[in-house]
Order: sequence, then C-alpha cells, then structure tokens
Amino acid sequence: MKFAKMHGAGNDYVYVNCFEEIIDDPVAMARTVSNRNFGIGSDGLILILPSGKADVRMRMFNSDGSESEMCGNGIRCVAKYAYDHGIVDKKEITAETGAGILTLQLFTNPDNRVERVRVNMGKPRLSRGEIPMTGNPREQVINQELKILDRTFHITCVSMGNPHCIIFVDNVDEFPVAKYGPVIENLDLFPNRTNVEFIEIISPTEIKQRTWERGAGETLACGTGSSAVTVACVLNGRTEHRVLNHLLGGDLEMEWAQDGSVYMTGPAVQVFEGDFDPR
Ligand SMILES: N[C@@H](CCC[C@H](N)C(=O)O)C(=O)O
Repeated sequence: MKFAKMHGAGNDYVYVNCFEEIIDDPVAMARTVSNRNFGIGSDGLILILPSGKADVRMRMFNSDGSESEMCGNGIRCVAKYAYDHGIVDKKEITAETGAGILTLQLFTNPDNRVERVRVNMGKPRLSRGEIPMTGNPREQVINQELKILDRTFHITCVSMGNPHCIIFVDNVDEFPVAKYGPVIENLDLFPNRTNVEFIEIISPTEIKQRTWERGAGETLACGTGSSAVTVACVLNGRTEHRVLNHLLGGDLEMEWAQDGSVYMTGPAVQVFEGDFDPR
C-alpha cells in the first residue's frame, strides 16, 4: 500500500490515495498504521477518495479505529495531496466529508506546492441533539457546570460535524489533560463520546489550546476543535470573532464570520511517502 505521511500543525495522519489503492478494512488498517512502535506512527488514517458530489472525498479514522465525521487538520492535508499529486488542478476545491461538503482555498509556494489552506468549516451546531448529548435535544450547553473526579468545570459544547466539549482553564501548559480528558471523553452525557478542548485565554484575539481527542488521546492540534473553541470563546464573551490559536504543534488562524461559518487557515505539510507491507 502506497501512503503519504502528512501533518497539519503536528496532527499527523497516514494518507492513502484511494483513487489508486483499495483498503478492505480501514478500521484494522488505522489501528495498524497508527501504532508508533509497530506501525508507521500517526494519530490515525485518512482515505482520499473519489466523490460524486465534490472534487474529493475524505474518510478519517482515529488511531483506535473509530471513524470520525470530520478532521480539520486532515482536510487541509487532503487538499494539499490532491493538488500536489494532480488529482485537482485548481486552487479552490470542494471536499465531501461526514460533516457535509466543504470549500477550501489553496495557497501555494514558488514551487507550486500547497503550503497553507483556508477551509470554510461550516456552521457550528449547538443543540444537545446535534452534538449529540443526552438531555433536552433543543437545549444549548454554554458554561454549564460539570463535576468530575475532584473538580467542577464549566463546559460549552459545540459540534463541527463531530462533538467537542470546551473548558477554559487558567494555565493550559500545566493542566493535567491526560487525567480529565479521557474521563470527559467517555461520560454517558456524550453517547458518541467527545473530543475535549482545554483553553487558556491570552487576550481577546489570542488563545492557547490543548486537545484530548476522541479515539486518539492528546494530539498536537485539532482543527475541528479549534473551530468549536472559536465559537465557544465568542459565546462566553471571552474573545472577539477572529483569534490566533496557539496549539502544541503550531498556530491556526480562526474566524467565526458574519455569514455564520467558521473559517480556519493553517499549514499542510507532507513529511514523507512510502510503501507499507505488514508481513
Ligand atoms: N484532529 C482532528 C479531529 C479528528 C477526529 C476526532 N478525534 C474525532 O473523533 O472526532 C481535527 O483536526 O479536526
């Protein structure tokens, strides 16, 4: 199986061009390739597929094999792969995802390789029913108390096609993400589990994020998470609509725009290509 190893702000995946390759069991393949000791090593597996509705289609699998509706850092790398490998030959493309069809704008370097991508991540979904969360399906969860283990947090929950639970903390560098992240991920409150974002506000235009990802653990960045966080920051009166988000693996430029959509701009990097033959 030919693959490319790519990352967006350090959120790394194995990408397979399914215009050419066939993967019979992507769940098992995601677990195998993601293993950092016995596989290629990644946060998961992303398939780049033909689409009847858009220029390309993305399917993404976390390192535990679970499939997610959407991956923000992944979709930027899908766009880079598609342009750099000649699947598309234009700089504004569409991509079909589990969260709908998204539009992406590609920015190239002097060698005509994609370096940065701006993605219209779509409109946030705020009701419990859409996230999904248990309770009244029409209610929104903004700054609601959540008691777990030895702490009381205030959570805001947003879906960007996939679920996110956002918590503001004073010092994100020192926050024990691995202690609280998995407990929140697996609460009965979230029937499909959830991603968990821990956020420190630096100023009305700058924030810092660490992420506990559903199905993958702590990662260096999360694009859908960053989009959900941008919305949560505004809803809680913490920032303006446009913020620079510093994640462990790099920065993302975020905007919750007047048209109701969230826009994310960030890097897309190919690290290497290879052949995988698990014998
Ligand atoms: N890292 C991704 C999100 C990947 C999927 C997530 N773990 C989930 O299960 O929803 C991003 O950049 O958005």
